[in-house]
Amino acid sequence: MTSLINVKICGLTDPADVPAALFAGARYLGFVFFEKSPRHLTFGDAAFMAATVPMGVCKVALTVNADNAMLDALTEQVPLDMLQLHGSESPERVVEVKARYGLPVMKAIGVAGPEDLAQLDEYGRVADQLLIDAKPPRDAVLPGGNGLAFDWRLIAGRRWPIPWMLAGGLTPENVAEAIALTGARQVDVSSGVESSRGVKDAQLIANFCAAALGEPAPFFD
Ligand SMILES: O=C(O)c1ccccc1NCC(=O)[C@H](O)[C@H](O)COP(=O)(O)O
Repeated sequence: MTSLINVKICGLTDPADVPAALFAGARYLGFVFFEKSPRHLTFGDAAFMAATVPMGVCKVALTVNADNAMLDALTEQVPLDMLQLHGSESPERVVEVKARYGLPVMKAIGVAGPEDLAQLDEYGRVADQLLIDAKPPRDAVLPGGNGLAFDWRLIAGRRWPIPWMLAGGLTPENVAEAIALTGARQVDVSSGVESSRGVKDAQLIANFCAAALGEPAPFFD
C-alpha cells in the first residue's frame, strides 16, 4: 500500500546517505548550500550524490538568500527537481526564482508564535510548497537545521492553499505525534536523524521514516 506521508531527509553529507534515505522510503532528499552549515556541500559533491538518485525522488537544493549568480551556477552544475528558499526571500523573489529557473520553489517559513502565521497565506499565493519550520533563535548561526520544534498547535486544523511540509525538531520519537496533531502529510528532518552534527545515521533515518509512515523500523546490525 502506498503511504500518504512523504518524508524529506535534509542535509545529506555523505554519498552513503542517499541509499540509506531511499531504502527507508524518503521521497525528498535535501542538499544544503550554505557555507556556515556543517551540512554544506560543494556543487561537485552534490552533483555526484544527485546522480545516484532515481527518478521520482525529489532532489531539493536548499539555499539562503542566494543571488542569481549563485543559483545560475548551482542549477547548471547540479541536477535538481526543486529549490528550497530558506532565508528572508520576499514573495517577489520567489516569483522571480520560479520564472528564472523553471523549477518548483518551496519557501521555508519560520514559526514561533501566532504573529508568524500571516505570511503563510502571502507565500501560499506564490510558492509551490511551504516548509513550516521553527523560527531560529535570534543569535542562531543557521536559519534552519537547528533541531528546534515550535508549538504545533499553532497550525493544527489550518486550511492550506498549497502543499506543505512540517519541519523543526522532528525525531523518530515525536514525528507520529506531530503528524497526528498538525495533519501534516509531508515531514522534513535533519538533526533528528544525525549521530552528531552534520552526520546522518542510517538507523535513525530508518527509524524516522518508519515512525512517519506507521511501519515497524528495520534493525541494522
Ligand atoms: O540544515 C541546515 O544546515 C540548514 C542550514 C541553513 C538553512 C537551512 C538549513 N536546514 C533547513 C531544513 O530544511 C531542515 O531540515 C529543517 O530546518 C529542519 O531541521 P531540524 O530541526 O534540524 O530537523
